[in-house]
Order: sequence, then structure tokens, then C-alpha cells
Amino acid sequence: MTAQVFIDGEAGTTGLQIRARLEARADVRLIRLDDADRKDPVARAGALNQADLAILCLPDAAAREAVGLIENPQTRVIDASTAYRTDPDWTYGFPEMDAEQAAKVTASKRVSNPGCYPTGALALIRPLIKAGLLPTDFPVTINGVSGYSGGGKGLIRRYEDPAAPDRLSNAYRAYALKLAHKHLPEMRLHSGLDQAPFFLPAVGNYRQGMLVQVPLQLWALPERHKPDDIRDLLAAHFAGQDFVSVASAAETAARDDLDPEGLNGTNAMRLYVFGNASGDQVLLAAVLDNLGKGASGAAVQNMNLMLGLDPQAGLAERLAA
Ligand SMILES: NC(=O)C1=CN([C@@H]2O[C@H](COP(=O)(O)OP(=O)(O)OC[C@H]3O[C@@H](n4cnc5c(N)ncnc54)[C@H](OP(=O)(O)O)[C@@H]3O)[C@@H](O)[C@H]2O)C=CC1
Ligand SMILES: CC(=O)N[C@@H](CCC(=O)OP(=O)(O)O)C(=O)O
Repeated sequence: MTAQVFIDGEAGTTGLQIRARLEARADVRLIRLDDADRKDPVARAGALNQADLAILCLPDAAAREAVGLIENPQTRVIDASTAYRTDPDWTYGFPEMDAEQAAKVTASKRVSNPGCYPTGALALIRPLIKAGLLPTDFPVTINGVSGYSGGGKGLIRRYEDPAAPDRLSNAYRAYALKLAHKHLPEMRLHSGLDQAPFFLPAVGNYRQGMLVQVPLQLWALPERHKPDDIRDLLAAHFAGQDFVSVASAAETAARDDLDPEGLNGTNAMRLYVFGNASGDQVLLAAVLDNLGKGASGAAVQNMNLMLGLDPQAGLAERLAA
């Protein structure tokens, strides 16, 4: 039987990209609301309770409201917002996080999609903590830069609409300087760190794509490790994964820069380990599309797992940015 899927928030940045990945598929049928009804709680409740799987692409408060509208015990949910990412009753939807995480997502009725920056940061940090290479009390710093679509329709308008009263046109803008970004709780919890990491995000004046970087002073670790040890550890952790890969030593040696837009339109995330000549400093880096593996692609990946569908379905094509 064809699964019925409702995207609540289909007209938003994340929702539109999920729709683009699903609408041509024969193995799912989309439940759609007219534009006039898309914010009507009664119409949404009807669609949510009719769906085999609902994907919430909404602000946090509307996502919580949507979950409250669900009475059908068969309706399964993927939430793209921040609302449930540290909730113990929800499964964290990062299937490559641990060997058993994909099975947990497959079996779950409530899956919380990771944040875009945490997807990169956790891929780089969690395997090192798990392996004991990075102590849980290490003072970790995460730097990130995202295209402005990371801020949804509101931020897109500020960069693209010349008539926007709060227009932004700067090439690069550091933000979250209260040091209290909404991604910190999930980064701390799912990394295994005892304390919140330092997180320094920025927005670039381009639409989409991101780079997450974690610099590490290897001389400050209790046991000395070489950059190659860290690359080998990450490569072993993500071996065989369709969507997360680790650049080889040869590829890394041939590079001196990274392009945050390099994986746009895909559900791929590429990890890099750069080391200096003396081997006492490394830069861990992740390139991903904030709207791909950082949001919409990840939701489709989780949906495929939860509905028992082809893991590559809807994800093989590169979407136009
Ligand atoms: N953009 C990104 O890179 C990422 C986003 N996310 C998360 O995904 C969620 C959606 O983000 P994004 O797509 O960027 O945001 P957008 O602002 O682009 O889209 C949100 C959509 O939700 C609609 N909406 C708001 N309130 C309601 C409501 N009560 N009922 C129904 N629809 C409603 C909005 O309507 P209207 O069109 O009228 O404004 C809009 O279409 C957020 O929680 C965000 O944190 C997660 C990872 C990355
Ligand atoms: C550039 C930008 O503004 N990015 C957003 C993060 C992306 C987002 O809102 O989505 P999730 O939190 O659900 O991952 C921010 O920093 O708030």
C-alpha cells in the first residue's frame, strides 16, 4: 500500500525541498492542503491524523501544536524543528550517528531531525568522544558558516528582497554572540561532552550550503594522536554509509580550501581532517547543504527508513539550488 505523507509547513524553505524530493515518487502519496487552509488547525489536524507519516517543517511552537493535534496512534512523525531534539521520548534522526541509530529511527514513531550545524559538528566530535580519544571535559570550539536559507523565509527575504526594511547585504555576518545559540543543547547532549561547546556561527551572503569546523590542539589531549589517527577513526566509523564520507589523506593533502556550496542539492556530507606539518594541530571540517543533509534530505532519509522504502529514493538526484 502506498504510504500517505503530510508535510506540515510545505510552503516553507525546508518543506518545499522535501516536496520536490517526494512529488514524483510512486511509493508515497502526498496529502496536500489548499493555501487557504495550510495554517488552519482543523484542516491540519485532519491531514495529520490521515497521514501514515507527517513531516513537520514549522517553527518550534507550531511543531509542538502539530504534535498535540495528533490523535491517530498510527501517525508517525518527523519533526524538523528544534522542539524535540533533546527529548528522551523522541529518537534523534541522525542514522549514521552510531551503529544502532538507523534501526532506532526505523522503529520509532517520533523522530527529531538534527539541526544543520549539529549534523556536521556531531559527525566530527561524537566518534572521537566515543572512542575515548577526546575527553568528555575537553573545551571544544565549533565554527560554522551557513548560507542565508538556514534562517528560513524570513532571512531569505532580508537578503534577497531589495525592499525589505531590515535588509541585510553584508558579505559575512557573525551572529549568536550572546553565546546561547538554540543548537547548543543538542550539540552537548548528543556529542557526549560534559559542558556545552563554544559555538560561533556566521551567515554568508549566498543562499545555501554550509561549512562546520572544529579546530583541535592535539598537544592538549591526554594521549598524543596524529591527524591520520583521527581520519582513520572517522573513516572507520562512517565506512559503508551512503550519505556521509571521509576524505582520504591524499585528497586532503591536495586541498588548501573548502567550498561550503560544494554539496548543494545533495543529501551528502563530506568530512575532512586537516593537520599541520608537525602533527600537533588538526582542523576537523564538514561540508553539507543546510537544506540537504542539514534538513530536507535528512528528513527524506529518515522517512525512507521509517516506511521501509529504498534508502536512496528521492535522494539520488541533485536538486537545483
Ligand atoms: N532552513 C534550514 O536550513 C533549516 C531549517 N530547519 C528547521 O525547519 C523548520 C522550518 O524551517 P524553514 O523551512 O527554514 O522555515 P520557513 O520560515 O522557511 O518555513 C516555515 C513554514 O511554516 C509555516 N508556518 C508557520 N506557522 C505555521 C502554522 N501555525 N501552521 C502551519 N504552517 C505554519 C510558514 O508559513 P508562511 O509561509 O506563511 O510564513 C512557512 O511556510 C524550523 O523549525 C527550522 O528550525 C532545520 C534545519 C535547517
Ligand atoms: C543561518 C541561520 O540562521 N541558521 C539557523 C539554523 C538553521 C535552522 O533554523 O534550523 P535548525 O535550527 O532547525 O537546524 C540559526 O542559526 O538559527
